[in-house]
Amino acid sequence: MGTETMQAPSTFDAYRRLTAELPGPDAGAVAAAQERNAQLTKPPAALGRLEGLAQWYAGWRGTGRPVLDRPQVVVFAGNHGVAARGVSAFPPEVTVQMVANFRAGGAAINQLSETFGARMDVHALELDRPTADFTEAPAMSEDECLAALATGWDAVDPQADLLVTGEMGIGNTTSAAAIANALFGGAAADWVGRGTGVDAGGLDRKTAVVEAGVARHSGGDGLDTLARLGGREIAAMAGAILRARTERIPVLLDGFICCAAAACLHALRADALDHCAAAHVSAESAHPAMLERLGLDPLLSLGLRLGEGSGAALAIGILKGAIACHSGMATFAEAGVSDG
Ligand SMILES: Cc1cc2ncn([C@H]3O[C@H](COP(=O)(O)O)[C@@H](O)[C@H]3O)c2cc1C
Ligand SMILES: O=C(O)c1cccnc1
Repeated sequence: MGTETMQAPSTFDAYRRLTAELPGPDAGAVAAAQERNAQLTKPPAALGRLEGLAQWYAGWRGTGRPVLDRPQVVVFAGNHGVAARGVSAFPPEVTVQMVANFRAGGAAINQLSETFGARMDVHALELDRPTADFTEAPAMSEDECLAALATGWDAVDPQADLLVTGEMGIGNTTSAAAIANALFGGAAADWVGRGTGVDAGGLDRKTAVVEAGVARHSGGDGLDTLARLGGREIAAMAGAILRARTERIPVLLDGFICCAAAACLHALRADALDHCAAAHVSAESAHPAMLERLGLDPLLSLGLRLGEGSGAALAIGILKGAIACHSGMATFAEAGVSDG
């Protein structure tokens, strides 16, 4: 999209129109990357999934020999009305406390961003104004959801060459489960998990909250579901993921909550996440099912259940490795190696 900054859409319908006209990958760059890959000094397919990853990245960046040196991690924070229902093992004030921790450099995502050379930004979304309890009312009005989407949209650096969206919001695995249940069906119990580590009673309360929310807010498309059952940080992630697509910036998706945000876009258009790769499968019990519904095969399985963008930040290392091999290795001809 050049250097001009694209404004965030200002209505749900404008988002729907934008989603209908998303750019795709550059087929010529994919073909060039495939051709290059076939000449590199290794047995065919010996770099396994790294090869496809590099070609995917090449397609979105529009060059057969890409570099990855400006990754951006953005962490969005929001508070949830349903947190008052005893659905988390931690109190809601942890959200604002963790934002301070992010800003002071003390969280896991700070360490991982630094380790993998990513710029890290933090956006707190109206933490003193939690969303409405979605068992009683839509979590957000359309205008509130649009404001959160725009925060995400504007947070993306158009010069970045990779985006990771992370989140912090006590209660947000309940919101993510409700989104998944509304979009994918099944029973509430299929989509709830332990989050920060709730006990059996907490899990029962979570299930009941998701059941009530989904019963109240059935129908509608991905954007309606995002507003009614989501949270500000979840909407911001959706806005950022969509903006990245318009800028042809590839995205590494994090855990269950990040994927719930992505699922709202997927519901609008089945190929809306073609510029995204699933970084990992988290220990949240419904994350495997969510990934399957999104048609995504995670790169890592490390038992993480943190969020913040942590699993996706780790996968920056995998992607950097894939691209370094693809773009930096010698060809058989260059190295004078016999190509069998
Ligand atoms: C200290 C702390 C740091 C975190 N960083 C991410 N989360 C994660 O846990 C929360 C979701 O779990 P639930 O739905 O059970 O509240 C989110 O904030 C998520 O990012 C954290 C949670 C805590 C307690
Ligand atoms: O899957 C995740 O990202 C996750 C799981 C539990 C708690 N926070 C995040």
